[in-house]
Amino acid sequence: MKTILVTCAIIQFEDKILAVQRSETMKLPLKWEFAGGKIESGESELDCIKREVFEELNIKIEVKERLTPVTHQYPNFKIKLIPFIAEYLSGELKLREHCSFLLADKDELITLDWAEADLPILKEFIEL
Ligand SMILES: Nc1nc2c([nH]c(=O)n2[C@H]2C[C@H](O)[C@@H](COP(=O)(O)OP(=O)(O)OP(=O)(O)O)O2)c(=O)[nH]1
Repeated sequence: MKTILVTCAIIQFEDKILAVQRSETMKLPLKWEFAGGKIESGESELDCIKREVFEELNIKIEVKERLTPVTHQYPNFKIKLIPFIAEYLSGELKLREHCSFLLADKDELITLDWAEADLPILKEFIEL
């Protein structure tokens, strides 16, 4: 089966981290994730994450660091999820696809019901 390449961003707003919840009509309904999405043909990872965050949340970010990619097999598809740490730069946050968001600290982040592919990413981030 084809592996879908997806970027995601752990976006820091001062001392809080942005988590977003997938809406009921998306795949993996109501799971929490980091904003991001599929890499388009010919697009760089960095262009992808900046584009997806702007499309989904209406904000600009500055990407700081790339963490370790995670390959995960869901029942019906397989993804390679490429995580970045980023900082909020500008814009008013608007949810264009997700049903809710949370600005949380690390302790609160781990209590959410995450998309499974995000769990190793969360662990790496929390241990930084
Ligand atoms: N954006 C994002 N996607 C994630 C994360 N973790 C995770 O398993 N995914 C999955 C959910 C989706 O199946 C895929 C990302 O695709 P997407 O957000 O562009 O699109 P989608 O599946 O909602 O859209 P579509 O296939 O219905 O067009 O990766 C994450 O932290 N962020």
